[in-house]
Amino acid sequence: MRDKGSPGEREFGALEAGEELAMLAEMRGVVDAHGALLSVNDRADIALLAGADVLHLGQGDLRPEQARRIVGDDVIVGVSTHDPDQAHAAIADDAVDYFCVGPCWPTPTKPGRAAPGLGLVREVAGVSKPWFAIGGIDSARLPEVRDAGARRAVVVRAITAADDPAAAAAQLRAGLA
Ligand SMILES: Cc1ncc(COP(=O)(O)OP(=O)(O)O)c(N)n1
Ligand SMILES: Cc1nc(C(=O)O)sc1CCOP(=O)(O)O
Repeated sequence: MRDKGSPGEREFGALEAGEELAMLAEMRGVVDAHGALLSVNDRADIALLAGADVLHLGQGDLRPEQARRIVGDDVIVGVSTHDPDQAHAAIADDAVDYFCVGPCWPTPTKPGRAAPGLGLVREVAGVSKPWFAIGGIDSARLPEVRDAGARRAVVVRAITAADDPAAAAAQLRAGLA
């Protein structure tokens, strides 16, 4: 769950911790019904209390080893990276289970974030720790992302802004298969 910059956040302000926990409790039921994973953004304390499967950390959040002290060993911990040094630090860090590289293209979902582009995807292509390309990706761009070496991708608008989100997700999945 990630509320940053959402229409709800713009209208009502950032979620308080208690509100976030209440929403995560509802989402737990939904993800379980679909055999999916519940992922919490940024906050190790909330991930622990929500019984999340995944905690995703940015470069300005708790460091992975600090977050591990809160969530323990069973939660999957991922990290956003935006340059080669950050990516190689995530690869070498035993507290990190997966990492993301991006933005592949500048994206309004992350305003102001400089895009390292597909060069960073090529930098980590072939690394065995699981990793995802992120930022500005849609079905049309997926072949380029794959050609650069990615086999997994994270998208926001390509699904949330699609007329038919389920069809968009299916098309993206097919493009990564
Ligand atoms: C898989 C995945 N990637 C990125 C995010 C996080 O988004 P955000 O918190 O806006 O960005 P960073 O601070 O991590 O760069 C996520 N939740 N999941
Ligand atoms: C949440 C996020 N993190 C990024 C990073 O580079 O770490 S890019 C990004 C936004 C991705 O949204 P869209 O698919 O709409 O471009």
